[in-house]
Amino acid sequence: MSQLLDLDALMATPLAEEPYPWTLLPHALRGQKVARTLEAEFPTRGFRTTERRGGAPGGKGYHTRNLTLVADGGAVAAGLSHLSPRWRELVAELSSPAYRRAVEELTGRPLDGARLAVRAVRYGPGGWIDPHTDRADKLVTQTWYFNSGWRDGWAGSLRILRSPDPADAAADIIPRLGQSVVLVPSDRSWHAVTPVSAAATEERKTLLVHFVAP
Ligand SMILES: O=C(O)CCC(=O)C(=O)O
Ligand SMILES: [Fe+2]
Repeated sequence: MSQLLDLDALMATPLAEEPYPWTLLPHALRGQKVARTLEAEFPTRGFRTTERRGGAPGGKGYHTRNLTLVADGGAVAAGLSHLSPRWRELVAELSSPAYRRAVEELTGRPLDGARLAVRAVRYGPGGWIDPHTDRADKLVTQTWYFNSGWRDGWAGSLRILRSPDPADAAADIIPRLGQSVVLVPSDRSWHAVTPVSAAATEERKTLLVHFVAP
């Protein structure tokens, strides 16, 4: 049984159909104590800075710091070495058949043979991701957020978009502790992360999971 992920909440949540299949889980972790521990132990070391300017319309620009934990379905030892025991447990739960089944149940997408990818991401002031749909080989994407003290004025929202236009927002999700978003990538699944404000006194902390087509 999952001790950290609330798989019942995952399976009980309906998927929205507009502007594409996605959902917000307000409480995706098993209780406040678990959430607080994972927040306090969010990894701090081993991150690599990734930056690219958006060029053509719809091109993906971003500035984030990434720590890869699972790639191509396999644990990445160098990444895991930076994790607390509780965070290693979380990665083990994400790698479990029970989690995969829960995501299949929620999305209706078969994930047989799909390769798991997991990474922790930190966004400092000015960190952002331009509108994009996620690569075509991604079957399902899930994100979790780890900032209990995030303020609305710091921006850094995950913006669910109706089109590639960054202002065409269907929803803005504040990266507050315990919240999680599931989306089903397609050629319509536009989303972005709005630039974190210079006033932010903490980094935006995200965990990102993809199931990638076999
Ligand atoms: O950090 C987030 O909220 C989403 C990140 C994202 O969309 C991506 O890395 O593809
Ligand atoms: Fe994305």
